[in-house]
Amino acid sequence: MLVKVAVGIVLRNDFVFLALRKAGQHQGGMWEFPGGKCEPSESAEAALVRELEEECGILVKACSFFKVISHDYGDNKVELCFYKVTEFDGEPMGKEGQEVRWVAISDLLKYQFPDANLQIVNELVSSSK
Ligand SMILES: Nc1nc2c([nH]c(=O)n2[C@@H]2O[C@H](COP(=O)(O)OP(=O)(O)OP(=O)(O)O)[C@@H](O)[C@H]2O)c(=O)[nH]1
Ligand SMILES: [Mg+2]
Repeated sequence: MLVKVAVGIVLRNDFVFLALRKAGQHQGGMWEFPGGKCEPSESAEAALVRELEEECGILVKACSFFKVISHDYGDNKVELCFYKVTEFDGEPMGKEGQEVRWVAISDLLKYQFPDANLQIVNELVSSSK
C-alpha cells in the first residue's frame, strides 16, 4: 500500500529544523524533516499543519510546495510531499520526546537520512552554495 506523507522543511535563515527518528520507528535512527501520514481524505497541506503542530508545537503560517518523491522501501511504499515552511508561530521543539536540532543547510550531508530524502537533501545543499 502507498502511504501519503506530508513533510515540512522548516527554514530559518540558512538553517533547517531536523528531528531524529526513534529506534522503534520505520527508518529509526535516521534524521528527518518533521511530518507524518495524511489521514484519509486529508489534503497534504492540512496534514503538514497538523503534524508540525503535533510533533514540533509550531503553527505553520506560510509554506510552499517543493516536491513529491515516491520511494519503495520494500516493506513500505511512501509518497512524500515536501513543503518549505518559511513562516511559523512558536519555537519548534521535540514535542514527542524526539531529539531535534537546527542544522546549517550547508552541513546537511553530515546527517544520515532515509533514502527517500537523498535527492531533496542534495538539492537543498546545492542551492545553499
Ligand atoms: N516525517 C518524515 N517521514 C519520512 C521522511 N523520509 C521518509 O522516508 N519518511 C517516511 O515516511 C513515513 C511516514 O512518516 P512518519 O513515521 O513520520 O508518520 P507519522 O508521523 O504519521 O507516524 P505514526 O505512524 O507513528 O503516527 C515513514 O515510513 C518514514 O520512514 C522524512 O523526512 N520525514
Ligand atoms: Mg512523523
